[in-house]
Amino acid sequence: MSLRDVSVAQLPGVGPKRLEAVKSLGINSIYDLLFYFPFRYEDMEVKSLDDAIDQEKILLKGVVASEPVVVRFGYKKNRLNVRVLVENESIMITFFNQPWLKDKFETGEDVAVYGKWNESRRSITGMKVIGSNEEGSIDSVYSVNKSIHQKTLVNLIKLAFDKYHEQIDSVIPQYIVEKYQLMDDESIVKGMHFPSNEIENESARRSAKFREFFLFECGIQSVKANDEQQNVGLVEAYDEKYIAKFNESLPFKLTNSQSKVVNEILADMKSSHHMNRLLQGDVGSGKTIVAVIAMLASVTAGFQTAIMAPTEILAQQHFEKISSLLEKLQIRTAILTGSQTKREHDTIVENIREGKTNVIVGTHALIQDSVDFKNLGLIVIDEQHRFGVNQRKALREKGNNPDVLAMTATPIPRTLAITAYGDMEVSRIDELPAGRKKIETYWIRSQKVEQMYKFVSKQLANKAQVYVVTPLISESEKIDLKNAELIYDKFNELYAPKYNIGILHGKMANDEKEDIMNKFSHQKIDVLVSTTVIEVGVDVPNATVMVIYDANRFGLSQLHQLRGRVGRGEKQSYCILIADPKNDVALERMKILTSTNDGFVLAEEDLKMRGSGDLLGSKQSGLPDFKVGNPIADFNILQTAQIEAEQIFKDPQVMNKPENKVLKLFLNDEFEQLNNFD
Ligand SMILES: Nc1ncnc2c1ncn2[C@@H]1O[C@H](COP(=O)(O)OP(=O)(O)OP(=O)(O)O)[C@@H](O)[C@H]1O
Repeated sequence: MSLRDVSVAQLPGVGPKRLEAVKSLGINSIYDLLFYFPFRYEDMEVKSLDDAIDQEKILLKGVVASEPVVVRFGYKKNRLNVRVLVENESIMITFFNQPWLKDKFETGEDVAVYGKWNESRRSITGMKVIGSNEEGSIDSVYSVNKSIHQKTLVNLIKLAFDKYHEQIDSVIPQYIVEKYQLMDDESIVKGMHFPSNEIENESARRSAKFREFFLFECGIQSVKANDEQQNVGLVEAYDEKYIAKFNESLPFKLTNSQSKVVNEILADMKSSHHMNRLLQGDVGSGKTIVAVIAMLASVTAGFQTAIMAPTEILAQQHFEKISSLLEKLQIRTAILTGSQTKREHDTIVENIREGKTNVIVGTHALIQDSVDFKNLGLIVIDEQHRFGVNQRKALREKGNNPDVLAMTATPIPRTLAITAYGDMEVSRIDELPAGRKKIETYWIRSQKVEQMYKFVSKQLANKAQVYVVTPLISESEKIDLKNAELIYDKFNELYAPKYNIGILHGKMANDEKEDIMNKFSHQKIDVLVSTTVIEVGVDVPNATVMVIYDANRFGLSQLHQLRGRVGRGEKQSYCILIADPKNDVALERMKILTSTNDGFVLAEEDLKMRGSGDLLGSKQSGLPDFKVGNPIADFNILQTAQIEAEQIFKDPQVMNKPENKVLKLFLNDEFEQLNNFD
């Protein structure tokens, strides 16, 4: 029996309550528990006193120089004091409320103490003590929540490991394990949770990363193989002349780059090859019109087409653009979102089902069960990384294997995109429309904010429209809102009633938000103060000034996205970053932003600066989430894993070889479609 089928309830001491607690961490089986790895390790390497930093944790080693003394104070409180000679200096160690640790300090014996260093007192508030006969260890730190403690979780993992370690089968085929000198799964689990030393942990981490990437790549390859096997891609025989005429009727000429990707997309749609394409293009590079052309082509081929956007504001904006372009061609468009009345919803859904509507714009509402298409030919997914694989899959299942065009403005280096989205082909728009001017970006410290007010006054007098963005400062929406409101009041005080000031934030009802956005795009609002709801995709070409408060709180790619809301027309645009960077990295970021407008250059700079970069860890990453591996920092491992997975899937017979048996079983469990390989 696979450990994935063994419940955590099989462990001693696990009743319904504890079971619920581990489930809240997403742990359902013994397998999940064993592979629930620490998210970091405490550095338990012994340091010298010279390296001690005030208020930071450190592990020091020395000789016990005094009898430990326990002093009681207050109600039930006590303090254990002991002196330890470290590098010839007598250091005071204090532990609070752990009197039993007394036994670990024998005068004259070696001891190591982990704790917080106090520089002025030359003392340590102890957190952990390692006696002379014990080995130093690396401490694992797990991500837990209110319902379960670190210690409880560690104990459960220990219990599970002791009881089941012999049943941990290695999923990575042996020849791959040998080729890359990886650990088997049992050793990975041991080395990730309870490493005896740094070397063991390093090796386990490297193997765990490979394992994670390899299984991910197997998933991608299996979807790809499935697609190829079925090969039931739609042939969308679109009307070429009609499309050419439409392109000529546009108020602008497509850039060479746009024409190139349009051709790639249309060629895919026309062939029986199933299209699964990622369209990348920097902010403002004109992805929307490319999507509209593809959608129109699908309609001329007799199909319905849908575009799914991550927010209502974006869906609304797409709808306005698309319907204004297509309705004059007698193409019926509709928008479907979660905030419509039941009556509206029902009518729209019925029209979609009966094929009366050709082009549907929507949010997640499109994937509800109630929505059925008559003949869906092409799906466009905007800001695709904001949707999970399942949501994308659900939309795809609304048709008979429709073509898929996913769009993203996230600058992911090409090699990385191909590896992380191995099942997709990548098209890239790599130039901006002609006539665009470089957005002039300035950085000021908050004490110089008056300069910004003056600048904004001048710009307003020149009929410019201005965005003012305030970040999410805290977890509490209330405080963030207050922050935005304070700034809104300030702008009113300075510029109203001569100019109209508006405010936009996440707490507002959708129709209120829409109303404000409409007013802004029709120039009835001059200054729009907003929290980051404005972030992606909003397109108001007349807005030419972007002011970003507390800019150091945003990541580079997010700042780039925000800045991309201006500079969308031919007028000179400006971005003013207000920030008081507290360290070199933050300072460097401001400098980079003021020096370049190119998203890909920014992404690369970011990588150089941070190793893994801002691209990761934030919702902006545009990359799948991994638990152990980091697709940027560990790119080599990712690439190797991809090559090996590809080899296995090249020929269906390979999967049936005995060396791949465990892997096959594992994947069959994970991806049902793999049953095709039986
Ligand atoms: N070839 C072109 N020449 C001139 N203007 C263009 C061209 N293509 C698109 N535009 C205009 O440029 C603006 C930006 O285009 P669009 O909204 O499609 O950008 P995007 O790539 O979706 O950017 P973002 O990722 O920021 O949403 C729009 O106002 C659009 O009408």
